[in-house]
Amino acid sequence: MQTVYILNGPNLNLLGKRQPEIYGKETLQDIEVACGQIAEANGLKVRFLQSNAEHQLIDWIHEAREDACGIIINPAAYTHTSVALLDALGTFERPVFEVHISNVHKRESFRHHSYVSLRADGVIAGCGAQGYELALLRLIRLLGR
Ligand SMILES: O=C(O)[C@]1(O)C[C@H](CCCOc2ccccc2)[C@@H](O)[C@H](O)C1
Repeated sequence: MQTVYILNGPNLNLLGKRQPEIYGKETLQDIEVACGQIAEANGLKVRFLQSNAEHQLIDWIHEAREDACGIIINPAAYTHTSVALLDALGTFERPVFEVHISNVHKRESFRHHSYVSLRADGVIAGCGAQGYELALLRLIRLLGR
């Protein structure tokens, strides 16, 4: 069964616990459950991961090269800083979707630039936690399922 990697960057482990006015009340576990249901209904598995460490996210992208049909990533703050993450995603040849819970383009100017967007096949921002589900549905469409 094909696997979708859903990767989450720094501080997203606090999702639902802090700043609900920006990031909503859903937790990463809520998002994992919702995405898992969609994936299962379409014959896919989800590997849902979060790390505050850049190197761990990079290692998971390298792991995804072996067995993932696509990557959905919320790089969090590394979005705006990490060439290393962009380079790692550049080694992954199947679809990549970048997700942001908030509309980064309505926030501080430093959030308006994304290194990851240079690789992403699609970018979803400002749709809350549902952005992950929307990215997954787009990936499923691209897989012809
Ligand atoms: O809107 C998004 O999903 C972001 O990727 C979230 C990042 C922040 C992730 C931290 O999430 C928290 C959630 C709850 C409480 C504190 C941080 C931020 O640095 C990006 O510019 C946009």
